[in-house]
Amino acid sequence: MYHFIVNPNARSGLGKSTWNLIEKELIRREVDYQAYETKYQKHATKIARKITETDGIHQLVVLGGDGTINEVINGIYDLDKVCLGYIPIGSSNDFARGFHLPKEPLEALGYILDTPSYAFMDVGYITYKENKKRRFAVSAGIGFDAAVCHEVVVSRLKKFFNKLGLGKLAYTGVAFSQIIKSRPTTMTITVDGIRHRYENVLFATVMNHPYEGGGFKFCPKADSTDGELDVIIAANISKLRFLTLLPLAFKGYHTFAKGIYLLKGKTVEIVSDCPLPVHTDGEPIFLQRELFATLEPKKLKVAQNK
Ligand SMILES: Nc1ncnc2c1ncn2[C@@H]1O[C@H](COP(=O)(O)OP(=O)(O)OP(=O)(O)O)[C@@H](O)[C@H]1O
Repeated sequence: MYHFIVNPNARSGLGKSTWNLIEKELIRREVDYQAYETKYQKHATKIARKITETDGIHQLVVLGGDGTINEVINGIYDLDKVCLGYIPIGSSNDFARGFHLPKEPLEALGYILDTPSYAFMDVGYITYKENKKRRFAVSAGIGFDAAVCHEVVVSRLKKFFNKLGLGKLAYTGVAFSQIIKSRPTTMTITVDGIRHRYENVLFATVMNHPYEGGGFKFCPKADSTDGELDVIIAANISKLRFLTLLPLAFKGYHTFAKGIYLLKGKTVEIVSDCPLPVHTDGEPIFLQRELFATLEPKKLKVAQNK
């Protein structure tokens, strides 16, 4: 049986209408399914936990954005007892990009029901303050990129742009204001025991997939099945220069620029001189000074387009 976890609110209500379309198709095809609509923040975590704490292998399908994916993977009880399908309808969709999943919902459903090719995905997690833990599928970052996520959540811009079908523009607009406000700081970043110190850091992000922030290919070589995390650090780079690099980052052409550093490893410890916003898959975790990122020992089976 397929368990569909649906965020009706994703992309300002598009979730609900997309689900109606999907459900008609499930009925037409006589698919055995059960649907659960999220009613509030973190509800998807509770739903996923309830389904997966029972015995057996569980087929979960998420209909929502990267935020809902993040909530669901945080609820999964035993990662290797789950097979995850995804119908992307969020505004950033970086998880879907990583697996080349189609945006068209019925086509995406086809990849789950008809042609199941699976990736065995690494699942990252960070620990921070007093051993709090949060998993991530796409990325976890500290500094500018997390500040953008925080601001997008609290401002009304995303709702407004989503209504126009231009959700990504909300991130672009907020990125401009946040870059002006951001205060670069010193960070010590230790990857697999090797210590690096960077001055004037705008942000440091640990990535499982190549894309974050709605299509920025920040770590072009990130491979969510290679058992390692990729790290991008933007340091000692003027704000203006960074802004000119952002369009190049859509194609991953920013990596040769001065001030962009890429690292790779199994464990990443980040210590910032001052507290900065943190995010996992675009979901804010308020101000932190230190975080530790690594991978879960078990992988997650994900339906992909290959
Ligand atoms: N019924 C609901 N009402 C309000 N918020 C909800 C509800 N269900 C889920 N949420 C919250 O919606 C947030 C965003 O969801 P989601 O990521 O699916 O869509 P999105 O923000 O449109 O897409 P993206 O993250 O790709 O930009 C999550 O933080 C989740 O907690």
